[in-house]
Order: sequence, then C-alpha cells, then structure tokens
Amino acid sequence: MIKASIIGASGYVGVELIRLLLRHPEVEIVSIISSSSNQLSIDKTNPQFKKVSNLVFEEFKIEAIQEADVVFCALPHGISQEYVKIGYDIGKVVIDLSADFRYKDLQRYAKDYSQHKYPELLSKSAYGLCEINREEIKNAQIIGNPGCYPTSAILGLAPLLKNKLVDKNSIIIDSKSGVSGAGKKFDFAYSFCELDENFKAYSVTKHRHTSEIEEKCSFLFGEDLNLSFTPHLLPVKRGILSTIYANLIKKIDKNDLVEIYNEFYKDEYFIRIFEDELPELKYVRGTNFVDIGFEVDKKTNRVIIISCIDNLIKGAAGQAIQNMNIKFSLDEKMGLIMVGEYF
Ligand SMILES: NC(=O)C1=CN([C@@H]2O[C@H](COP(=O)(O)OP(=O)(O)OC[C@H]3O[C@@H](n4cnc5c(N)ncnc54)[C@H](OP(=O)(O)O)[C@@H]3O)[C@@H](O)[C@H]2O)C=CC1
Ligand SMILES: CC(=O)N[C@@H](CCC(=O)OP(=O)(O)O)C(=O)O
Repeated sequence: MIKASIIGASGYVGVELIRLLLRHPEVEIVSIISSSSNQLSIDKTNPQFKKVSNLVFEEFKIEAIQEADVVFCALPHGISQEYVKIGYDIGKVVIDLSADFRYKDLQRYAKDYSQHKYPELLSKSAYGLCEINREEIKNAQIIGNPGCYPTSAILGLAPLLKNKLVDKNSIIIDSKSGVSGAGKKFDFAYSFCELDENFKAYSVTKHRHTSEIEEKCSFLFGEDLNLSFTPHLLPVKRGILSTIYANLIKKIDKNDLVEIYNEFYKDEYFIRIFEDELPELKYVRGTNFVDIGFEVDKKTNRVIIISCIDNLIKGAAGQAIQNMNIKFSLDEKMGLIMVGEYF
C-alpha cells in the first residue's frame, strides 16, 4: 500500500483528494492536514463522509507526514513551496497542486506569481500533465500538477502543435469554468446572487494561466508562441469547457483531424475524441476524462476545438492521483475509472 498525506485537506481540492483516494485500492491515507479543522473528524466537517471515513484533521508538523510515501499539497500558490521543500528534504514524493512547480521559466512565474524561493528545486520537478510528460514524471521527486484551464487548453491543442498544423500566433482560447475553480474562500463576487443566471468574463488579457499555457504550448510547437486566453465564470459548480480557435496553415478537413487526434492519443485512456458529436460538461463531470471534439471552418480555414474537463478531477485531484499512479508504477487508471454524472 502507498501511504498518502494531504496538506490543505480542508479545501475543495483537498476534500476531493480524500474522496478519490478513499476508493483507491492501493492507497492508505495516513494524515489529513488543516489548521482550520484541526482535531475535527472529516465526517463532522464534511458529513458526506459519514459511515465512510472518520479520519481526523491535524495541524502541520513534520511527524504528520513522516509515515507517508507521497505528500499532496493542495495549498495556495507561494505558500505551497514551503511545504513542498519540507517534504522533499525528508525524501517524500511531493505532488503540488499549486502553480509553484509548474514553470520551467522562473521569469514567467515571477511575473504572474512571485519570486520563487527555491529555484534549485525546479530541476527536481516535472510538469504533471500526464499525457504529455509521462517520462519526466516517472523520474521526478516533485510533480507540479497543472492548472485547470491549462489542462483543458494544452491537451486540446497538443496534436495540432506537435504536427505544426496551426499558425503559432493565431491561437485564441475561450474558457468557461464552474465556480469551484476559485476554491472555497468567500468572496462576494462569487456569491450565489452574483453568479446564478449570470455569465461573465474576467481577467481579460491578464489571467496568470496565459503564461503557463504559452510556456507548454511553445515547448510542444518547438518555438515560442503567444496566444490569447479569456476565462469566464459559468453558473455551475464544476467543469471547464474551452473553445479554442486557430488558423490552419494548410487545407485539412475534419476527417484528417480525426485521424491526427486518434493517432496522437491512441494509448491515452483518459482522452476521449468525439468524432460525431461535441463534448458537453455533463459527460466529464465527476470523471478524470478529457473530452475533445472539433470542426474545421472551411470559410476561414480555422479549426475550432472544444475541450472539456472536470476542474476538480482532471483539472486537480484526479490528475494528481494519475501522477501518483505513474510515479509509483501502478496502472495509471487505478482508482480513477468513473462515468460522468449526467444529471
Ligand atoms: N479549485 C480548483 O478547481 C483547482 C485548484 N487548484 C489549486 O489547488 C490548490 C488548492 O485549491 P482549492 O482547494 O481550490 O483552495 P481552497 O481555498 O478551497 O483550499 C485551500 C486550502 O489551503 C489551506 N491554506 C490556506 N491558507 C493557508 C496557509 N497560509 N497556510 C497553510 N494552509 C493554508 C486551507 O486550509 P486550512 O485553512 O484549513 O489550513 C485550505 O484547506 C490551489 O493552489 C489552487 O490554485 C488547481 C487546479 C484546480
Ligand atoms: C473559476 C476560477 O476562479 N478559477 C481559477 C483557476 C483555478 C485553477 O485551477 O488554477 P490554479 O491552480 O492555477 O489556481 C482562477 O481563475 O483563478
């Protein structure tokens, strides 16, 4: 059995990690760490766990993670790196769900987040986008789990970038997210009356995920590229649907794209290519799947890709577990086979 500790276990991602790890046949959770819920049991703070788990939250101290083989950090950016360093120094595999270990280029990280305190640890880390970076993940002690929007965008674009089929500076990513993407902290702008029956864009031209997506897409394309990314808030709890536009550099039709995407993702269980219909949030909600569909607009010679994920699963906790499965040489699907919550 793999022993797991979760730091930041009281947050939306932390609780989702507990829920998913409890059904993983090869994992035992040895500690759940939170200061606000210290000494409370999970079935008291989150009654959905009644009769399933009575794990008790504890405050962070080194002894709390000493027994673990893997430590998940589901903490805010900037704070997480302190805990990652502690876990790394005592020899643990650390899977970080913040942005602190996602970047190769520290200047990009500093511009959108803050100065990195432990740049020397970046060479020990791998970007945890499983389908793209599996070999690095296997060899790294720290895994920087990708952002939720980047997961949907990069996986939607990867086959086109790798095959150099699009004009590198023509990409527009228009993403819509459920509100749980913002975490559980209270903010008036995210309250029910502000969001229900509403729909709005935010951080236009300024969202910090733009630089993460650009760094990884540039790597896939083999040259630096710039793109536009606009996030929107959907009045739903979970799910991201990204609509991605790019100019094709030669004439290709939809059948060619079906072939290219099926070939690129032929060994990937969690990628589902939609050939005849388009993905919808309800197919991925509650799952670790990435659903990808597309059309070619012949009039403009533009490809339009629709990429859907559950932000808390493939966009966070599920991908973190997929990374753990890769790192510990387990079947990558273990504990993660689920059908979408249609209603
Ligand atoms: N929500 C999502 O869809 C996604 C989130 N992420 C990332 O995952 C991480 C967790 O996100 P999420 O669960 O949504 O956030 P939440 O705000 O819901 O939870 C954050 C957790 O961090 C802990 N925490 C907050 N401040 C501190 C601090 N100063 N020191 C120690 N612990 C602290 C809190 O625990 P307590 O106060 O009890 O100690 C809480 O459990 C973030 O980095 C986020 O960006 C990544 C992809 C998707
Ligand atoms: C709806 C919403 O607010 N979403 C978050 C992104 C959440 C996420 O995955 O990103 P990080 O892990 O990089 O924080 C936002 O736009 O800031």
